Amino acid sequence: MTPALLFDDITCTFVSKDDRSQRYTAVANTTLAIAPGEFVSVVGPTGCGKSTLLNVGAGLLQPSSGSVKVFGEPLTAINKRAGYMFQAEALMPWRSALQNVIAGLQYRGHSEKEAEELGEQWLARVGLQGFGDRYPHQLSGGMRKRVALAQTLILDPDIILMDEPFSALDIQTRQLMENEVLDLWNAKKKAVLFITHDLDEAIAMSDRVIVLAAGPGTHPIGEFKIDLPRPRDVAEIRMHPRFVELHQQIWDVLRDEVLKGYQQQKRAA
Ligand SMILES: Nc1ncnc2c1ncn2[C@@H]1O[C@H](COP(=O)(O)OP(=O)(O)OP(=O)(O)O)[C@@H](O)[C@H]1O
Repeated sequence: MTPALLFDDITCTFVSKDDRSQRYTAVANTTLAIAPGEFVSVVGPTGCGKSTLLNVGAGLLQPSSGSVKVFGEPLTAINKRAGYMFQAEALMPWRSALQNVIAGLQYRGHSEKEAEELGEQWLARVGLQGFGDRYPHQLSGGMRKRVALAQTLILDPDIILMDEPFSALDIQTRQLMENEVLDLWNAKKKAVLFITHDLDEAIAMSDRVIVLAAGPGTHPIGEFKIDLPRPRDVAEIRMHPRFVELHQQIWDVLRDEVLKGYQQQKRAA
């Protein structure tokens, strides 16, 4: 089957802003394929290159070598078949929740009426019925994430790229959001590339977990199929004996890399 998203032998080298002779290879020779409808998480130590890889998949960053294919087509500009959700708040503070949700539709030229109808449906789907006229500062952190989720999914992307979208939330809100994402994903089965620091989150959500090495030159060093039953509740699935087993296996690979990453950060500080 043609992958929804294929990273083919990707290397990303950055030139230092301060000293043009200094180079840093963040990602080296990484190949990774995500099938249509597959939920793949990438875990790795802090600063190893997870966001770099995601930015390459989004078409926001051109790799130094290697190529990206989207449903078999080479990616040469912004990935129009992908929707993104990043860690940072991406809502426009001057727009209401509804106007934020429909921004992409307006940009694509949908009529105002059609966009607003669909926007209301999406607000209801993420549990925000009746909150359409609130502005971002009038919403809680979890609600703002729901608006951002609706804003991404309303465009019906075939690929969803998520970079630690819930890391700023408290644990209860985070688990609610994770379950909501799983429900929405279950209904429409899009390809998801999910970046996280949190191994529990990665296992609870995914079909497959990829472990990246500490940088420089990060690349996959482990790949684990998550054969846990679905539908899942992210809080309950953590008690499943197979979850505990998978956690142990993956942590065995991840632990040394996390320690290396931590040492590097200490040296850099
Ligand atoms: N535009 C850039 N110019 C120079 N170096 C960069 C650039 N973007 C990223 N880097 C470096 O590449 C490495 C990987 O960064 P990246 O943000 O991809 O890591 P990450 O795994 O997502 O980090 P975190 O887990 O902390 O979010 C880091 O050392 C970072 O400093």
